[in-house]
Amino acid sequence: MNAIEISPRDDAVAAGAAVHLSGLRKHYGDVHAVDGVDLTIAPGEVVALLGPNGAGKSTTVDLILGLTRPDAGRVSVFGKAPSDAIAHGTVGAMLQGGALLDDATVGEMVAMVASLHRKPMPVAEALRRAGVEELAGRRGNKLSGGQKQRVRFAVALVSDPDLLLLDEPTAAMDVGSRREFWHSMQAFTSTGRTVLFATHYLEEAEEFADRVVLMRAGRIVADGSVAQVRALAGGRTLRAVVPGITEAAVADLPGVTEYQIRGAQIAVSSSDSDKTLRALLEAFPTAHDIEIAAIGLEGAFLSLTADEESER
Ligand SMILES: Nc1ncnc2c1ncn2[C@@H]1O[C@H](COP(=O)(O)OP(=O)(O)OP(=O)(O)O)[C@@H](O)[C@H]1O
Repeated sequence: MNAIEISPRDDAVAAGAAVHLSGLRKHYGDVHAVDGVDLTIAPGEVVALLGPNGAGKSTTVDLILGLTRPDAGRVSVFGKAPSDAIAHGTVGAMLQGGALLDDATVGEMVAMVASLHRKPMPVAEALRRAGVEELAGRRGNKLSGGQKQRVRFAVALVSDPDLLLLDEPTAAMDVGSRREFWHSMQAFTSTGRTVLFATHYLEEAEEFADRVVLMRAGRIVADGSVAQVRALAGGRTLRAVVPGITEAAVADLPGVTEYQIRGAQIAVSSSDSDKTLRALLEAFPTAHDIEIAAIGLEGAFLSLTADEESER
Protein backbone atom coordinates (compact mmCIF):
# COMPACT_ATOMS: atom_id res chain seq x y z
CA MET A 1 0.00 0.00 0.00
CA ASN A 2 1.29 3.47 -0.76
CA ALA A 3 2.01 5.60 2.25
CA ILE A 4 -0.60 8.29 2.69
CA GLU A 5 -0.65 11.04 5.21
CA ILE A 6 -3.30 10.62 7.84
CA SER A 7 -4.25 13.84 9.54
CA PRO A 8 -5.32 13.89 13.20
CA ARG A 9 -8.73 15.08 12.02
CA ASP A 10 -9.08 12.08 9.71
CA ASP A 11 -8.17 9.86 12.65
CA ALA A 12 -10.86 11.45 14.81
CA VAL A 13 -13.50 11.05 12.09
CA ALA A 14 -12.48 7.43 11.54
CA ALA A 15 -12.71 6.67 15.26
CA GLY A 16 -16.36 7.78 15.46
CA ALA A 17 -17.51 6.26 12.16
CA ALA A 18 -18.90 2.84 11.36
CA VAL A 19 -17.04 2.95 8.04
CA HIS A 20 -14.46 5.51 7.00
CA LEU A 21 -12.80 5.42 3.60
CA SER A 22 -10.32 8.06 2.54
CA GLY A 23 -8.50 8.41 -0.74
CA LEU A 24 -9.27 4.80 -1.52
CA ARG A 25 -7.94 3.38 -4.80
CA LYS A 26 -7.81 -0.05 -6.35
CA HIS A 27 -6.65 -0.62 -9.90
CA TYR A 28 -6.65 -3.85 -11.89
CA GLY A 29 -4.17 -3.18 -14.68
CA ASP A 30 -5.69 -0.27 -16.58
CA VAL A 31 -9.05 -0.57 -14.88
CA HIS A 32 -9.58 1.97 -12.11
CA ALA A 33 -12.09 -0.14 -10.20
CA VAL A 34 -12.05 2.26 -7.22
CA ASP A 35 -10.58 5.61 -8.11
CA GLY A 36 -10.31 7.91 -5.10
CA VAL A 37 -13.27 7.19 -2.85
CA ASP A 38 -13.92 9.17 0.34
CA LEU A 39 -16.88 7.99 2.36
CA THR A 40 -17.89 8.20 6.01
CA ILE A 41 -20.84 6.20 7.28
CA ALA A 42 -22.12 7.00 10.78
CA PRO A 43 -23.24 4.26 13.16
CA GLY A 44 -26.92 3.46 12.58
CA GLU A 45 -27.05 4.62 8.95
CA VAL A 46 -28.58 2.43 6.25
CA VAL A 47 -26.76 3.25 3.04
CA ALA A 48 -27.47 2.03 -0.48
CA LEU A 49 -24.56 1.81 -2.89
CA LEU A 50 -25.83 2.24 -6.43
CA GLY A 51 -24.15 2.28 -9.79
CA PRO A 52 -24.14 0.60 -13.19
CA ASN A 53 -22.25 -2.64 -13.87
CA GLY A 54 -18.54 -2.21 -13.26
CA ALA A 55 -18.95 1.02 -11.24
CA GLY A 56 -16.80 -0.37 -8.41
CA LYS A 57 -19.46 -1.33 -5.84
CA SER A 58 -18.27 -4.89 -5.19
CA THR A 59 -14.64 -3.78 -5.08
CA THR A 60 -15.55 -1.14 -2.48
CA VAL A 61 -17.35 -3.76 -0.38
CA ASP A 62 -14.36 -6.13 -0.73
CA LEU A 63 -12.01 -3.34 0.41
CA ILE A 64 -14.15 -2.61 3.47
CA LEU A 65 -14.01 -6.31 4.33
CA GLY A 66 -10.27 -6.45 3.81
CA LEU A 67 -10.72 -9.12 1.11
CA THR A 68 -8.78 -6.91 -1.28
CA ARG A 69 -5.89 -4.65 -0.37
CA PRO A 70 -6.10 -1.06 -1.58
CA ASP A 71 -3.38 0.39 -3.82
CA ALA A 72 -3.75 3.62 -1.88
CA GLY A 73 -5.93 5.10 0.80
CA ARG A 74 -7.36 4.04 4.08
CA VAL A 75 -10.20 1.82 5.27
CA SER A 76 -11.39 1.77 8.84
CA VAL A 77 -14.36 -0.01 10.36
CA PHE A 78 -15.43 1.27 13.78
CA GLY A 79 -11.95 2.78 14.05
CA LYS A 80 -10.19 -0.53 13.35
CA ALA A 81 -8.53 -2.18 10.38
CA PRO A 82 -11.01 -4.45 8.54
CA SER A 83 -9.30 -7.66 9.69
CA ASP A 84 -9.53 -6.60 13.36
CA ALA A 85 -13.17 -5.56 13.01
CA ILE A 86 -14.00 -8.92 11.46
CA ALA A 87 -12.06 -10.82 14.14
CA HIS A 88 -14.16 -8.99 16.75
CA GLY A 89 -17.38 -10.13 15.05
CA THR A 90 -18.28 -6.49 14.40
CA VAL A 91 -18.95 -7.05 10.69
CA GLY A 92 -21.25 -9.46 8.91
CA ALA A 93 -21.22 -9.82 5.15
CA MET A 94 -23.39 -11.29 2.46
CA LEU A 95 -21.50 -11.43 -0.81
CA GLN A 96 -22.50 -12.30 -4.36
CA GLY A 97 -22.11 -16.07 -4.73
CA GLY A 98 -20.56 -16.47 -1.24
CA ALA A 99 -19.71 -20.17 -0.88
CA LEU A 100 -21.99 -22.54 1.02
CA LEU A 101 -21.14 -26.13 1.86
CA ASP A 102 -22.90 -28.70 -0.33
CA ASP A 103 -22.97 -31.53 2.18
CA ALA A 104 -23.68 -29.65 5.39
CA THR A 105 -27.21 -28.75 6.42
CA VAL A 106 -28.28 -25.14 6.76
CA GLY A 107 -28.40 -25.50 10.56
CA GLU A 108 -24.89 -27.00 10.63
CA MET A 109 -23.48 -24.25 8.43
CA VAL A 110 -24.90 -21.45 10.56
CA ALA A 111 -23.78 -23.23 13.75
CA MET A 112 -20.28 -23.63 12.31
CA VAL A 113 -20.01 -19.90 11.63
CA ALA A 114 -21.47 -19.12 15.07
CA SER A 115 -18.74 -21.24 16.69
CA LEU A 116 -16.09 -18.96 15.15
CA HIS A 117 -17.43 -15.93 17.01
CA ARG A 118 -17.16 -14.86 20.60
CA LYS A 119 -20.66 -13.53 21.12
CA PRO A 120 -22.88 -15.04 18.42
CA MET A 121 -26.64 -14.82 18.52
CA PRO A 122 -28.37 -18.17 19.07
CA VAL A 123 -28.37 -20.19 15.84
CA ALA A 124 -32.16 -20.60 16.01
CA GLU A 125 -32.55 -16.83 16.17
CA ALA A 126 -30.32 -16.26 13.13
CA LEU A 127 -32.33 -18.88 11.22
CA ARG A 128 -35.59 -17.29 12.28
CA ARG A 129 -34.49 -13.74 11.43
CA ALA A 130 -33.34 -14.84 8.00
CA GLY A 131 -36.58 -16.79 7.43
CA VAL A 132 -34.82 -20.15 6.95
CA GLU A 133 -35.98 -22.04 10.07
CA GLU A 134 -37.83 -24.50 7.89
CA LEU A 135 -34.71 -25.17 5.84
CA ALA A 136 -32.52 -25.97 8.88
CA GLY A 137 -32.26 -29.67 7.96
CA ARG A 138 -31.75 -29.14 4.20
CA ARG A 139 -28.31 -29.69 2.65
CA GLY A 140 -26.53 -26.90 0.80
CA ASN A 141 -26.79 -28.62 -2.58
CA LYS A 142 -30.59 -28.86 -2.28
CA LEU A 143 -31.23 -25.12 -2.00
CA SER A 144 -32.65 -22.84 -4.68
CA GLY A 145 -30.82 -19.62 -5.58
CA GLY A 146 -33.15 -17.49 -3.46
CA GLN A 147 -32.93 -19.92 -0.52
CA LYS A 148 -29.13 -19.81 -0.72
CA GLN A 149 -29.30 -16.03 -0.45
CA ARG A 150 -31.40 -16.28 2.69
CA VAL A 151 -28.94 -18.79 4.19
CA ARG A 152 -26.11 -16.36 3.42
CA PHE A 153 -28.13 -13.76 5.29
CA ALA A 154 -28.39 -16.09 8.33
CA VAL A 155 -24.61 -16.61 8.15
CA ALA A 156 -24.07 -12.84 8.02
CA LEU A 157 -26.37 -12.26 10.99
CA VAL A 158 -25.17 -14.97 13.36
CA SER A 159 -22.15 -13.04 14.65
CA ASP A 160 -24.68 -10.37 15.75
CA PRO A 161 -22.66 -7.73 13.91
CA ASP A 162 -22.83 -3.95 14.31
CA LEU A 163 -22.24 -3.51 10.58
CA LEU A 164 -23.73 -5.56 7.76
CA LEU A 165 -22.29 -5.37 4.27
CA LEU A 166 -24.55 -6.78 1.59
CA ASP A 167 -23.62 -7.10 -2.06
CA GLU A 168 -26.81 -7.35 -4.11
CA PRO A 169 -28.55 -9.27 -1.35
CA THR A 170 -31.87 -9.86 -3.12
CA ALA A 171 -30.45 -10.67 -6.57
CA ALA A 172 -31.85 -14.22 -6.81
CA MET A 173 -34.97 -13.71 -4.70
CA ASP A 174 -38.55 -13.70 -5.91
CA VAL A 175 -40.84 -10.82 -4.98
CA GLY A 176 -42.17 -12.52 -1.82
CA SER A 177 -38.70 -13.45 -0.53
CA ARG A 178 -37.46 -9.98 -1.28
CA ARG A 179 -40.22 -8.45 0.80
CA GLU A 180 -39.51 -10.86 3.70
CA PHE A 181 -35.81 -10.14 3.44
CA TRP A 182 -36.34 -6.38 3.81
CA HIS A 183 -38.78 -6.96 6.62
CA SER A 184 -36.06 -8.89 8.54
CA MET A 185 -33.53 -6.23 7.61
CA GLN A 186 -35.72 -3.46 9.02
CA ALA A 187 -36.06 -5.40 12.29
CA PHE A 188 -32.26 -5.57 12.35
CA THR A 189 -31.65 -1.90 11.54
CA SER A 190 -34.28 -0.71 14.02
CA THR A 191 -31.83 -1.77 16.75
CA GLY A 192 -29.37 0.90 15.56
CA ARG A 193 -27.13 -1.33 13.44
CA THR A 194 -25.37 -0.01 10.37
CA VAL A 195 -25.99 -1.43 6.90
CA LEU A 196 -24.29 -0.80 3.57
CA PHE A 197 -25.92 -2.59 0.67
CA ALA A 198 -25.06 -2.59 -3.02
CA THR A 199 -28.08 -2.96 -5.26
CA HIS A 200 -29.36 -2.61 -8.79
CA TYR A 201 -32.94 -2.22 -7.56
CA LEU A 202 -33.55 1.49 -7.29
CA GLU A 203 -36.85 0.95 -5.53
CA GLU A 204 -34.98 -0.90 -2.74
CA ALA A 205 -32.67 2.06 -2.29
CA GLU A 206 -35.62 4.45 -2.38
CA GLU A 207 -37.60 2.48 0.16
CA PHE A 208 -35.03 1.17 2.62
CA ALA A 209 -31.98 3.43 2.62
CA ASP A 210 -31.48 6.63 4.66
CA ARG A 211 -28.78 7.61 2.24
CA VAL A 212 -27.83 6.82 -1.33
CA VAL A 213 -24.25 6.74 -2.60
CA LEU A 214 -24.07 6.66 -6.37
CA MET A 215 -20.87 5.36 -7.98
CA ARG A 216 -19.72 5.59 -11.54
CA ALA A 217 -16.37 4.54 -12.99
CA GLY A 218 -14.80 4.00 -9.55
CA ARG A 219 -15.90 7.34 -8.11
CA ILE A 220 -18.75 8.67 -6.01
CA VAL A 221 -20.86 10.96 -8.19
CA ALA A 222 -23.69 11.63 -5.74
CA ASP A 223 -24.17 11.13 -2.03
CA GLY A 224 -27.18 12.17 0.02
CA SER A 225 -30.77 11.34 0.86
CA VAL A 226 -32.94 9.98 -1.94
CA ALA A 227 -34.52 13.44 -2.27
CA GLN A 228 -31.12 15.15 -2.47
CA VAL A 229 -29.83 12.74 -5.13
CA ARG A 230 -32.98 13.22 -7.17
CA ALA A 231 -32.61 16.99 -6.91
CA LEU A 232 -29.03 16.80 -8.16
CA ALA A 233 -30.28 15.34 -11.39
CA GLY A 234 -32.30 18.36 -12.34
CA GLY A 235 -35.39 18.57 -10.24
CA ARG A 236 -38.72 18.01 -11.96
CA THR A 237 -40.38 17.42 -15.25
CA LEU A 238 -43.12 19.66 -16.55
CA ARG A 239 -45.53 18.65 -19.29
CA ALA A 240 -48.16 20.84 -20.89
CA VAL A 241 -50.09 21.51 -24.06
CA VAL A 242 -49.07 24.99 -25.23
CA PRO A 243 -50.80 26.36 -28.35
CA GLY A 244 -48.38 28.45 -30.42
CA ILE A 245 -45.25 27.21 -28.63
CA THR A 246 -41.92 27.39 -30.47
CA GLU A 247 -38.62 25.67 -29.80
CA ALA A 248 -36.90 28.99 -29.10
CA ALA A 249 -39.57 29.93 -26.54
CA VAL A 250 -39.12 26.63 -24.66
CA ALA A 251 -35.35 26.90 -24.69
CA ASP A 252 -35.67 30.43 -23.24
CA LEU A 253 -37.80 29.41 -20.24
CA PRO A 254 -35.89 29.76 -16.96
CA GLY A 255 -34.62 26.58 -15.28
CA VAL A 256 -35.00 24.35 -18.34
CA THR A 257 -32.25 21.75 -18.64
CA GLU A 258 -33.75 19.57 -21.38
CA TYR A 259 -36.89 19.68 -23.51
CA GLN A 260 -38.93 17.86 -26.12
CA ILE A 261 -41.67 19.32 -28.30
CA ARG A 262 -44.25 17.38 -30.24
CA GLY A 263 -46.80 19.68 -31.90
CA ALA A 264 -48.24 21.75 -29.06
CA GLN A 265 -47.09 19.29 -26.40
CA ILE A 266 -43.98 20.06 -24.45
CA ALA A 267 -42.04 18.01 -21.89
CA VAL A 268 -39.22 19.80 -20.10
CA SER A 269 -36.83 18.94 -17.28
CA SER A 270 -36.36 21.88 -14.99
CA SER A 271 -34.11 22.72 -12.08
CA ASP A 272 -36.77 25.18 -10.85
CA SER A 273 -40.20 24.10 -12.03
CA ASP A 274 -42.01 26.95 -10.19
CA LYS A 275 -40.04 29.54 -12.13
CA THR A 276 -40.44 27.64 -15.40
CA LEU A 277 -44.18 27.40 -14.94
CA ARG A 278 -44.65 31.08 -14.05
CA ALA A 279 -42.69 32.17 -17.12
CA LEU A 280 -44.55 29.71 -19.33
CA LEU A 281 -47.98 30.97 -18.21
CA GLU A 282 -46.93 34.58 -18.59
CA ALA A 283 -45.82 34.05 -22.18
CA PHE A 284 -48.51 31.48 -23.08
CA PRO A 285 -51.61 32.03 -20.91
CA THR A 286 -53.57 29.43 -22.88
CA ALA A 287 -51.23 26.60 -21.81
CA HIS A 288 -53.30 23.73 -20.38
CA ASP A 289 -53.14 20.10 -19.17
CA ILE A 290 -50.15 21.03 -17.06
CA GLU A 291 -48.43 18.27 -15.09
CA ILE A 292 -45.40 18.59 -12.87
CA ALA A 293 -43.69 15.46 -11.53
CA ALA A 294 -40.63 14.84 -9.38
CA ILE A 295 -37.90 13.08 -11.29
CA GLY A 296 -37.58 9.56 -9.84
CA LEU A 297 -34.42 8.03 -8.49
CA GLU A 298 -34.25 6.15 -11.78
CA GLY A 299 -34.12 9.42 -13.70
CA ALA A 300 -31.41 10.70 -11.38
CA PHE A 301 -29.48 7.46 -11.70
CA LEU A 302 -29.56 7.54 -15.49
CA SER A 303 -28.63 11.18 -15.70
CA LEU A 304 -25.79 11.01 -13.14
CA THR A 305 -24.27 7.82 -14.53
CA ALA A 306 -24.64 8.71 -18.23
CA ASP A 307 -21.66 8.49 -20.60
CA GLU A 308 -19.93 5.99 -18.38
CA GLU A 309 -18.82 3.84 -21.28
CA SER A 310 -17.21 6.71 -23.13
CA GLU A 311 -15.17 7.69 -20.09
CA ARG A 312 -13.78 4.29 -19.06
N1 LIG B 1 -10.29 -9.32 -9.67
C1 LIG B 1 -10.42 -8.48 -10.69
N2 LIG B 1 -9.53 -8.49 -11.72
C2 LIG B 1 -9.63 -7.62 -12.73
N3 LIG B 1 -10.59 -6.69 -12.86
C3 LIG B 1 -11.51 -6.63 -11.87
C4 LIG B 1 -11.48 -7.51 -10.76
N4 LIG B 1 -12.52 -7.21 -9.94
C5 LIG B 1 -13.17 -6.19 -10.53
N5 LIG B 1 -12.57 -5.84 -11.70
C6 LIG B 1 -12.98 -4.74 -12.59
O1 LIG B 1 -13.16 -3.58 -11.81
C7 LIG B 1 -14.30 -2.84 -12.24
C8 LIG B 1 -15.27 -2.67 -11.07
O2 LIG B 1 -15.85 -3.94 -10.78
P1 LIG B 1 -16.87 -4.17 -9.58
O3 LIG B 1 -17.19 -5.63 -9.56
O4 LIG B 1 -16.36 -3.55 -8.35
O5 LIG B 1 -18.15 -3.35 -10.09
P2 LIG B 1 -19.66 -3.39 -9.59
O6 LIG B 1 -20.09 -1.97 -9.48
O7 LIG B 1 -19.79 -4.23 -8.38
O8 LIG B 1 -20.37 -4.08 -10.83
P3 LIG B 1 -21.68 -5.06 -10.90
O9 LIG B 1 -22.84 -4.17 -10.68
O10 LIG B 1 -21.61 -5.56 -12.29
O11 LIG B 1 -21.53 -6.11 -9.84
C9 LIG B 1 -14.90 -3.62 -13.40
O12 LIG B 1 -14.42 -3.02 -14.61
C10 LIG B 1 -14.35 -5.01 -13.23
O13 LIG B 1 -14.22 -5.66 -14.47
